[in-house]
Amino acid sequence: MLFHPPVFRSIDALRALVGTWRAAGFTVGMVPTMGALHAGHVSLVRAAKARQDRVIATIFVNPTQFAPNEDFAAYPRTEDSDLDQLAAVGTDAVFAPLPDEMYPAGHVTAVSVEGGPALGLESDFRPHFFRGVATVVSKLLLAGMPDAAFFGEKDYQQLLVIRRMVADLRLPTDIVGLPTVREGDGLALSSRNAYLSAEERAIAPKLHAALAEAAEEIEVGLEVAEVLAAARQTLEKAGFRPDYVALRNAETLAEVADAAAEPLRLLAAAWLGRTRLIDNVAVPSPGTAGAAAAAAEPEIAPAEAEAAPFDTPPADPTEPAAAEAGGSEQADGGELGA
Ligand SMILES: Nc1ncnc2c1ncn2[C@@H]1O[C@H](COP(=O)(O)OP(=O)(O)OP(=O)(O)O)[C@@H](O)[C@H]1O
Ligand SMILES: CC(C)(CO)[C@@H](O)C(=O)[O-]
Ligand code: BAL
Repeated sequence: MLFHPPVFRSIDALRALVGTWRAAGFTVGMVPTMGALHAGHVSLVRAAKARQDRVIATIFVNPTQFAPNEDFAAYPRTEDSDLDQLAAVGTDAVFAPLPDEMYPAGHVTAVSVEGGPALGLESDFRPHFFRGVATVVSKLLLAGMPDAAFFGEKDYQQLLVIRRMVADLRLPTDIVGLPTVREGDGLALSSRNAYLSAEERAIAPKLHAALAEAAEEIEVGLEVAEVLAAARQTLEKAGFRPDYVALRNAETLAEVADAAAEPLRLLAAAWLGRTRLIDNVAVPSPGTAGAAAAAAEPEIAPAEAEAAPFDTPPADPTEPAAAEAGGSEQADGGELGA
């Protein structure tokens, strides 16, 4: 059994530790999480370890990003297994505060990202969400003052909101986005997958499949509104209740004015029973080389089409996300740079 990394419950103790690292000249990375860790989280820690001398993982189920009707109480809390997984990838320290440490009695301060990437999508369905995320992430970054913090593209809008917040507050931390790690059948790893029944788990990969299919259709130039409507219908037929299926500018998350001229991201959130799943994929712009090749070869046999990979894997198998995604898991290609 591996020794667990030291667990810090107070900001003062964490700051003292980081102070000793700074005095020794080490760079510091941070991986914020809500625990219930899986290979997606572990891929972030690996990436952080590859880039920084010392890495702090944080575990905190942040009450302010849950609405009263959401799953704060039910959210899985698995600290022992989390520490095992963090030990296995050489995490140097864990910050796992109690709520009072992050939200002292009488607290009245919050960080709110009012527009830009926070507009629409998740905000339409979880209006409280980004205020809670921005508040807790700014507190975590101020507690650890890392050189870089690592987030998953699975929560794509969250990643862009955090990047905007860090730029606006001029916090001295690079925000690094890393590819989504998926099960072999395409389902994005998520702590909330634990809520799925066996029947729902069998349906769940259809969210990614619908997005991947819609992305291909947009890439070859089909009408975007029709593609999105068809994707929504496919999801409903499979048993989902979609909150949204939307094409957005991949850098700003603004509505797309000209699909051929903008970087594109396709994002969706959908309920399966009592579980809300989110996912997203990159969409190569219509008219790119890939689109032209696909258009020139319309008669791909269905079996081949079905056997196609979910997304291009990272070219370099030694890339941390790809290495972590060994076994039946795989990571989407591409890193959203710092
Ligand atoms: N499949 C994944 N691949 C890569 N990163 C991921 C994956 N799932 C979560 N992350 C990232 O891990 C960090 C912590 O996320 P969090 O603890 O909320 O896990 P989660 O699995 O997304 O949980 P939830 O089910 O609540 O959405 C975030 O930056 C998130 O984007
Ligand atoms: C970024 C985060 C740790 C803030 O609580 C959370 O939203 C998450 O786990 O994605
Ligand atoms: N992974 C995002 C955290 C949340 O949904 O609350």
